[in-house]
Amino acid sequence: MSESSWQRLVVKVGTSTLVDPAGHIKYPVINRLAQTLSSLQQNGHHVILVTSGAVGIALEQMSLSQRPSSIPHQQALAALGQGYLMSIYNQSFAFYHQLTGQVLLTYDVFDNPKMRHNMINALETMLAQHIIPVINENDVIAVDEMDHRHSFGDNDKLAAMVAQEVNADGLIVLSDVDALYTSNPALNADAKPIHRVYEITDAIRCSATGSTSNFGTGGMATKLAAAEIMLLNHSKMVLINGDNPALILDVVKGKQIGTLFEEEK
Ligand SMILES: Nc1ncnc2c1ncn2[C@@H]1O[C@H](COP(=O)(O)OP(=O)(O)O)[C@@H](O)[C@H]1O
Ligand SMILES: N[C@@H](CCC(=O)OP(=O)(O)O)C(=O)O
Repeated sequence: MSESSWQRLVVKVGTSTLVDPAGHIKYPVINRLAQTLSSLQQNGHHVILVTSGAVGIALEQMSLSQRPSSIPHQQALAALGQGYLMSIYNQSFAFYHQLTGQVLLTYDVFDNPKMRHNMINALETMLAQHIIPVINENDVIAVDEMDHRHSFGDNDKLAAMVAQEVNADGLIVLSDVDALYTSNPALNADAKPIHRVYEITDAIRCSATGSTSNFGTGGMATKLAAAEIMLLNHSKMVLINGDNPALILDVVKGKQIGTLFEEEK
């Protein structure tokens, strides 16, 4: 894999990378993420960040130890946390003289040709102007109804769909695990890392379960769904541990870390 094969990339960061198990915001990680993405952008790459964390961050602001079950309470937390999340990103990126712009999306945007076209125009214009789009689902209004789907439910799939729309060379997913394992490593000490996946088989699907981290939502199952979208588009996805965002630079250089999901050539 050569450096040019990551010319345009989408990076997805999960709540478990941004908030520690005790619920505290990991400011140094966010700072290193900003430094890494700024340096890529300033070296000619097109970079899009898809970030979770609005609800996770709001839990700390409100001194709550777990997500409330009521949807309106989750919407209110998303509204509170998204503003704070963006203020942390704005400050972190500003330190590296990097402009960012907030983009909040719902499932409808991908369903409606006009809205989809508008989204692509906005993203392309930001990239052309060296602005890093910082995308999250618009959780304040993306609530599924009986007869209409507004919500992605997880940002892994959203990130893969964005990557597809902008013809990205690949998606890098940052999480709290080093790789995809043969089973959930938090539950099975004998789980082994899988470094290369060519297709999402039933066996791979069976290895992945939901989240056992305190604040993540989708677990590995939604990351596999994202990888499947990337593979269907003859693109690639790499899953790495988000604790050291500088690893993104290694991935872009073609170093084999984490789990690479790519078709066999
Ligand atoms: N086969 C597997 N390999 C690695 N992690 C797994 C696997 N199955 C389930 N998981 C769980 O998925 C979690 C990561 O997903 P999640 O908590 O949603 O993180 P994020 O916030 O990064 O999206 C891991 O912490 C782990 O508990
Ligand atoms: N849009 C939500 C993200 C929820 C989500 O998918 O979280 P994660 O499993 O950590 O990627 C938020 O910002 O809280």
